[in-house]
Amino acid sequence: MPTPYRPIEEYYQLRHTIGSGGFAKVKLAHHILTGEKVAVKIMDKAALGPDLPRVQIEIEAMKTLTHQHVCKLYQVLETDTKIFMVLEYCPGGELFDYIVAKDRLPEEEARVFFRQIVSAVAYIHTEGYAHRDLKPENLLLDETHNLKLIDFGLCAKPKGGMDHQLSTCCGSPAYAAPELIQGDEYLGAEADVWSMGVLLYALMCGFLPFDDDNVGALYRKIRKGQYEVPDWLSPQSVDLINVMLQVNPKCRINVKELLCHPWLTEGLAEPIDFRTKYSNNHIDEDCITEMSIHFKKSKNTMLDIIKDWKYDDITATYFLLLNKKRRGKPCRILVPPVLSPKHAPDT
Ligand SMILES: Cn1cc(Br)cc1C(=O)Nc1[nH]nc2c1CN(C(=O)N[C@H](CN1CCCC1)c1ccccc1)C21CC1
Repeated sequence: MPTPYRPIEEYYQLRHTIGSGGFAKVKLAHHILTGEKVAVKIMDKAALGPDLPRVQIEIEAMKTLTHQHVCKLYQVLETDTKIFMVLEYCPGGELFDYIVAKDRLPEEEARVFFRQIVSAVAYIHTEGYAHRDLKPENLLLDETHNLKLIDFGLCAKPKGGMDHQLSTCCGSPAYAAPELIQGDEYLGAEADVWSMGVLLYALMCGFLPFDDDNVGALYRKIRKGQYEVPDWLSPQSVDLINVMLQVNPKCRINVKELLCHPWLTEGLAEPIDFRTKYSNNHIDEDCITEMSIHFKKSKNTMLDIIKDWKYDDITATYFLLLNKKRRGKPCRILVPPVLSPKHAPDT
């Protein structure tokens, strides 16, 4: 059944579905102007119902967050029935499936991934966001086998900053901090550290530290904070998991200390660098040139339009051209500029 024309198809060729969740599905797509692959998250407003505000929270968060280990948002389109989020395509799929396929990860491989996870979380915390749903399903592998954090629908940007208490109980139970499931007020940053502790345990063990089919029993285990320590874990990794899975959030290691924990910095000269590699105010010259030709604007006008960061087709074309250049491909738009009628060649 041919799909009704959607504004998205003006800019992207939609392909097959690569993921489907409750109120959304994700399709692989090709950006027409650059040929680049993207992932389009399609949400039906009616199906979203009361969850619609979560999408606005996710969009605002992802517009702000530009980091090498956070999945990039390129464009947002909205119709009266749908919201389309055009996001970075990660061909490696979910970290969850990768761990399952390998049973568990050797310590060295877990360390490389965990450095990227801590770097992404430290970055979003400095930007004033707590993710609140950290788990291997929300970490994707890109084409260079590096991790990208996704699903900011449950994230929080506390009004009073990151030391402002939160109260909403959310996220996935097995990864949720004791104070969060207790219903107490909690700090997003501290809850994210707990979830990363569960994540690190899952990476190196291949199973969860706290697990039970009965949610009540699971909550009791989390509040007790007792878990098995398999004999293949090194003393350093056991120490790190121990300081992250402290039931009392005030005894728990914080992100700043995490960045210089000996298990994470093993073999490195300095703490983990969590700063973003992208700078929002430096716009790439080659991209401006290519876009000014295609969109038939002066380079100065093109620069001003890009700097509006409207997350429309201009924003998407800029980021996707930049991606091409970063991957060593020509920084080129594949489609000739549209000739205005008065210049159309005589047929
Ligand atoms: C699974 N898979 C296999 C290959 Br090959 C590529 C992928 C894949 O999903 N790639 C991919 N690239 N970019 C994305 C994805 C998936 N993806 C996602 O956003 N995936 C999430 C996955 N969540 C994890 C827990 C609940 C749902 C999703 C959210 C709503 C509906 C469906 C999927 C994005 C858009 C950011």
